[in-house]
Formats: sequence, C-alpha cells, structure tokens
Amino acid sequence: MTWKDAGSWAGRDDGPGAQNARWHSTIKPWKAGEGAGSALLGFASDEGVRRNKGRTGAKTGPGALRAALSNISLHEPANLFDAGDIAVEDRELEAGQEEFANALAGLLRDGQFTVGLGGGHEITFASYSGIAKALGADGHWSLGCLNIDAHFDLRVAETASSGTGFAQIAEAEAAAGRTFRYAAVGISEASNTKVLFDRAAELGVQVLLDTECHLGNIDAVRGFVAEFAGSVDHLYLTIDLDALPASVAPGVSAPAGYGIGLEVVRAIVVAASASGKLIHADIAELNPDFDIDQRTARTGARLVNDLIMNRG
Ligand SMILES: N=CN[C@@H](CCC(=O)O)C(=O)O
Ligand SMILES: [Mn+2]
Ligand SMILES: [Mn+2]
Repeated sequence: MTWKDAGSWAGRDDGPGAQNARWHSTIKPWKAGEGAGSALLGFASDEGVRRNKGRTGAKTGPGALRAALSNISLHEPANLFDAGDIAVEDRELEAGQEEFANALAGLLRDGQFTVGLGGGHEITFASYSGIAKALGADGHWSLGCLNIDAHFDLRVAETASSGTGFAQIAEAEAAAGRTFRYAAVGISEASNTKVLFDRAAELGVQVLLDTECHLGNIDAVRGFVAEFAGSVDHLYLTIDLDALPASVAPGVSAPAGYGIGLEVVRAIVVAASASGKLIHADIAELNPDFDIDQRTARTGARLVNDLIMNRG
C-alpha cells in the first residue's frame, strides 16, 4: 500500500483548530496501532467494468472521491486515516482483489471501520474477501450484504466482473457452509432480466425495487434496513452510485433512467451506519471521465462522510 493520491487531500484553509476542521486538514496516513478510527482504502480498478462490457474509467474513482471529500467540514472529532490504493494493473483483477482483501483484513484487525473507494463494483468481492479473512474464513458468523444498486450483480460468468460480485459471494458462502444473506435496494426491473430476478429469488435475496424507494415510503425503507441488520452478526454496505438518478450521478458506467433519490439513499446509509452492525462499507462505479462538474464525486463523498459521521 502506498500513500498515493496524497495530492488529493488539499483544499480551503480557514485557520487552525477543530472549529475549522475539514477532511483534508484532519486525515492522516494509516499506520498500525495508532488507535481505532475510520480508514479509507482505494481500489483503483475498472477491469471488472471492462469485462462486463461497460464504460471504463472507474480506476481513477478513488482519487476523485478523495478530492471531493477534501473540503467537507467536520463538526465532530474524527480519527480519519487513508490507507492508500490497491491498483489493478494489466488486467490482473483477481490478484488485485486478493491484495485488497489482505490490506482490508489488516485494517479490520487493527480495529478500523473501513470504507473502500472504488473502482468498479468488482470491489464487492474484494471487500467480502477481506471481511471473511478478518472474521475467520471458516467461522460461523453471519454477514449481511446490503447493496444499494440498480442491478443485482448476480451474473454467472466464466470470469469475474463488476456484474458477478454477489454470485461469487453466494458461492463462497455456500462453500464455507454459511447462509448467503443479501438485501438489494433500488433494483430496477428495467435493468435486470428475468433470469437475474429468478436467480435472486432462488438465493433468497431480499429486494426493494427502485419504485418502492421514495420519500412516501421512507419508514418502510428504513424498517427494511433495520430488520436486515438485526438479522445478522455483521453488516457490509456497498453503494453502487448507478442507483442514483443520472441527473445526480452521471459519472458511472450505466447511468440510471429512473434511479432512487439522494434523500432515500442517505436514509439507507445512515440507518445502516447507525445499526451498530456495520463492519465495512464501500462505494463503487464512480467514473470521473463521465462526471459533470464533480456531481457524482461530490454525491459519493457526501455519502462517505455521512456514513462515517453517523456510526452507531
Ligand atoms: N455492475 C453491474 N453492472 C450492470 C451493468 C449493466 C449495464 O451495463 O447496462 C450489470 O451487470 O447488470
Ligand atoms: Mn449498478
Ligand atoms: Mn453494481
């Protein structure tokens, strides 16, 4: 790991002290044993998106998220660490996922709450693998995977991609003798074939459709998250930015024609964070090449901030 993209941590300076704190003036490079806090770990990859025939460019997502986080004001004391990036080079996705998993497990063992900065949604299997390593691969723990996404990412294919993450997790959980626990929120009927809906039903996936995720239904949405979190030992939250409307999140591989509103996504994120079960979260699919005026990066950064600052 390297303290790459350190140049991303720069911004407005209104003076010293906690009253003027922002991310860029607070965050430090991570070193083991410096106390529990929240640690960022980037996954500079879009190989999964390339394999899934999407629009590449997400590998510069971690740096763009750091740049958008930099100026966000901090109203409470926070122990923030940056553990750098794991970069996927030369189409070596599986090796990169393994490297990310090892680095993540080290951060979790050090007592950090961790946030992965994607990268394509192939970060999901890397995140899951790191959590499993930290918890003990053969253990009897239960992990709930909560995905905010327009897509199930349950594709079954010869090679891993940004669209196969939860099928890979289902297989790994079955091999370890555990039950696959997956809740997907924001799923679009228009963007997932019947094959994928049938696979989700076979795997017992709990689903909230995009059309159900609106402010008029917010209590039910919060209840869905709380109930899912209450049913597992540990919760892993993954946010695919293509769950949001294309007007809010244009900088993704597959912009949403419908999408769920930011108020609802934030309510889900805060409910997950406040559940007391959240062990790790990540944010995926930011593609700065297609962003407009940092819209998607700023939205993603705000969600990362609110996730970390609302921990239960
Ligand atoms: N990360 C997942 N992506 C979607 C991509 C859909 C698309 O490119 O239209 C999926 O595989 O279903
Ligand atoms: Mn998606
Ligand atoms: Mn996805």
